[in-house]
Amino acid sequence: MSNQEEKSILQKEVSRRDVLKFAGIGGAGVILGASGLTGALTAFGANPFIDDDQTAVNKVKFYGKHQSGILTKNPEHVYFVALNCIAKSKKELKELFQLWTNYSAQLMNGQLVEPYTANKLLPTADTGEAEGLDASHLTLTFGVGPSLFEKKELGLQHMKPKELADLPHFPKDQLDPNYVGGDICIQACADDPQVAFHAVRNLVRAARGKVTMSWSQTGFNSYEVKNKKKLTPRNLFAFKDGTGNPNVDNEKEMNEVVWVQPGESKSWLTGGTYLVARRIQMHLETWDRTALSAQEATFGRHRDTGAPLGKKGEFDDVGLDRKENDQPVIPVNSHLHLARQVKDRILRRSFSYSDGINPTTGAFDAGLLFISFQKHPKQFINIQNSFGRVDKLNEYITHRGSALFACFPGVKKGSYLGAELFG
Ligand SMILES: C=CC1=C(C)c2cc3[nH]c(cc4nc(cc5[nH]c(cc1n2)c(C)c5CCC(=O)O)C(CCC(=O)O)=C4C)c(C)c3C=C
Ligand SMILES: [Fe+2]
Repeated sequence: MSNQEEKSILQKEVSRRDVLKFAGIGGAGVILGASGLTGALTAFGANPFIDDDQTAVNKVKFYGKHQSGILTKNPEHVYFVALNCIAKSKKELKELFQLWTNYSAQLMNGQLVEPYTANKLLPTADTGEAEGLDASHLTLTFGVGPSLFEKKELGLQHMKPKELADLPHFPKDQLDPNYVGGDICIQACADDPQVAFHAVRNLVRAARGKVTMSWSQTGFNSYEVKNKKKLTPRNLFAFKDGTGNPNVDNEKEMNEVVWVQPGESKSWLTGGTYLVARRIQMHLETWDRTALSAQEATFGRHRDTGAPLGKKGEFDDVGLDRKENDQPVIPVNSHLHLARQVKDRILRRSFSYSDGINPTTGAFDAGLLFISFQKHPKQFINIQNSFGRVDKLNEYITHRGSALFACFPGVKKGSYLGAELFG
């Protein structure tokens, strides 16, 4: 088989439903098995361009000005992973992101990362557990942490934006080192948890020898549907979470809050954003012993409707300075008041998690994988500092994990993830 023929077979899209098992590329398979890192795509010495398949079922576009999974609405499941980079050079890392670009395009089309071969003596190129499932609105978001730029062998020190630094210690932090930092992150969101996991598993598998896994966290959101529209999801304290978010359909607002604009940071980050991840344990047992009125005073909103205290509708104007009997209607130590008293805004895209029982306390290890996107980390830092020791919510939560990542801009067709940084 000629190189051209081999390439054309690889470019054919192979749906998970109708898996094409073709013979005759045993040679490439041997290379795959031997190298671990590179699949047939790179074994053929090329990264063939894989386009968005607009006909794929439940598909989110991979290519565009910005990465997916940031403004994409209503995420149901997340598999978030932080990785350590053990690549020895910038070239190696660049090749990894080129491979991840092709794999991501394939995965978001609902395809195998690579077609199977007929050779049963080798492990299959794709691990296979998403076979028969559609794209499930899979989104993949990649970011790099401050520690990546400290690795001298990568020669990226001069590319580090000054604001890309570990988040400061906040008064109520009780961080577990097992959930802190990371050189690279991948956020995989999908309607199906197995599709999200399959994506991360195959991306990490393809990166053997270049990355190791540091920490991961799964999460979920459930939506009440009214008139075919998904409503704001409730967190594990049963409050609607996300009401006060900026409008993702408003481009001007997103440029102000989320997307790094030209000249605002290092040029490779233009069109990108900062991702803050916090693993926040929520003390459900304490919360469940708290009167409803005290719960509502904690957030400054009604539990049933999500409306600001004293109002009827979820999206009614908050009216922070309203008073009744000379007392503020929204308590000054409420989460809502403290979040609103700073001018900074962020886009929150959080998930609930439930990870069994804490063996020491016998309590649920459950809470929020808080994820926010902002064009500068100070937006998150200023809001978190406003909560400080004052937030009434502090009595019910403990911050256990923390990480900051700079997320690349979107990928242009024919280019690759992080091209502006590694190119
Ligand atoms: C520093 C940023 C924030 C952290 C950390 C955080 C943790 C956290 N929040 C909730 C639940 C709710 N938060 C709500 C509003 C809200 N929270 C933040 C920021 C952080 N929250 C902001 C900026 C806002 C918006 C305020 C506004 O302008 O209206 C709400 C109310 C509904 C909503 O707007 O989403 C809830 C409920 C939990 C449980 C939590 C940690 C576990
Ligand atoms: Fe909040």
